[in-house]
Amino acid sequence: MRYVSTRGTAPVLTFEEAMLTGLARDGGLYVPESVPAMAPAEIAALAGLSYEEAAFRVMRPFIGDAFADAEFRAIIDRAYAGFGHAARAPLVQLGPNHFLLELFHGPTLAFKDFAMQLIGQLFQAALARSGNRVTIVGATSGDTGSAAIEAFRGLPNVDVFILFPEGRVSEVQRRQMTTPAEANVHALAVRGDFDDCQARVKDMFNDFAFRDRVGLAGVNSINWARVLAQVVYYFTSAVSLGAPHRAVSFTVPTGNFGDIFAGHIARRMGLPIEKLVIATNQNDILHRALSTGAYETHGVSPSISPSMDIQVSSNFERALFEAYGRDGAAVASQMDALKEQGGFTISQGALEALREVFASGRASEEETSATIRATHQATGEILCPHSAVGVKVAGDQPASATPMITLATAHPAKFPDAVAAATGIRPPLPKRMADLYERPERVTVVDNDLGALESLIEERRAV
Ligand SMILES: Cc1ncc(COP(=O)(O)O)c(C=O)c1O
Ligand SMILES: N[C@@H](CCOP(=O)(O)O)C(=O)O
Repeated sequence: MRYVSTRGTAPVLTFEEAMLTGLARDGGLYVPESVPAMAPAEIAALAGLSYEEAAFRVMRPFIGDAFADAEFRAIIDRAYAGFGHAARAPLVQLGPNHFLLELFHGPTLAFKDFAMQLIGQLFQAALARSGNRVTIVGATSGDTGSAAIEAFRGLPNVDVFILFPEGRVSEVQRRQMTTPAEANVHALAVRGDFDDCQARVKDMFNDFAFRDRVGLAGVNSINWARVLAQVVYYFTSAVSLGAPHRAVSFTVPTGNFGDIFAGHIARRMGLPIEKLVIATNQNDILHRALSTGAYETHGVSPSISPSMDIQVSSNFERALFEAYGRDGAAVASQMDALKEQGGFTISQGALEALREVFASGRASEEETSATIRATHQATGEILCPHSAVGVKVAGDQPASATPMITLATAHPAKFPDAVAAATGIRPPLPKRMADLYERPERVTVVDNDLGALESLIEERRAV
């Protein structure tokens, strides 16, 4: 299995190389050269398997010879051992034909743990083999950062620097990043928004001298392995509702487009997905882009679903690459326009291709809050605001006999203020992190400045 860049000019890599490389050297994102198919019988055979065994079967074709089967199985087992639910990704019923896929039973209470726990193990195995040391730099709107710090804290051969927008993550998210005491993890509060943080991370990857000096690696969904790990729960949930004999639809709370792109890959592998619905909050660039063809950044506006406060949606580039018939030059020119003019117009052909595979909708702040309240009243389920955006948009879709699965991407206790405002209930943190509010914090506030960030990282990383 080989991986190519969405901008067409970076070296073609193996799975392990793509995982350790992060951003391609032409500024693009790595995608598989071709997507392996799973036959209907292979999909049907996933029924009744453990999450771990299903994960092995779904991901195995993508990793080539990077890991032997026994090693890969052991890695997967270790990755999910710390989850607080035996099913790992349980499905609960919200209505006659509407299901919620709870993805928040991992160590940091968000869907990011599914990929990050796995990547932590994969990096550890690969670095132990090579003896190399890497510096991981990641951008977060709250959940990627805490999941990455949890997965990599204390690991040998890795320093981790997480950039988060100062004052724009929830208190639980911030504390999950600032309270781990391990010397190899560093939480950096950037004076800016998430788009600034993500842009500086990409700038660091494009500064080849810095990149090579520190051995830069990425754990954002820049990293293909992140997307791959997220493909698995589309299969397990769809199969539990009757796939491949019955099609299902998914609604996905979306920001950086990694999670829904994983759903798209599941469909390309053969999973019968009828609709894949992008659900955005008021930062609705993706919904606007699909509706009008104009991908235009309007600046991030803070919301009660802060992890989705994103305008420059990194993985949309992967979808564009496909929509433009894998024309790297076309993607590169659109990405240049985004950087220089803050937007671009999607060609009519590419727009039609995107509309064939994705639907979209948005939820306002009031609609999000009302959905948390109404869902709680009707079902007893307490949604986090991101999941509520999904449930609202799923409810806006035309009636269909196909079951709809909405992804519940975070635990409500990560966003207690928004939940309490909607329901009057302050969801408690699970017992294992009940003292989070008492633990001492360690954070460095930094300007949104590439030079300042690079100097700080060079100074702090262990050599
Ligand atoms: C809780 C939560 N929901 C939804 C999203 C959006 O996911 P994606 O960025 O993969 O579109 C994020 C951030 O990524 C998140 O943290
Ligand atoms: N919502 C994310 C934003 C980063 O997304 P990623 O999937 O590219 O890591 C977060 O919680 O940080």
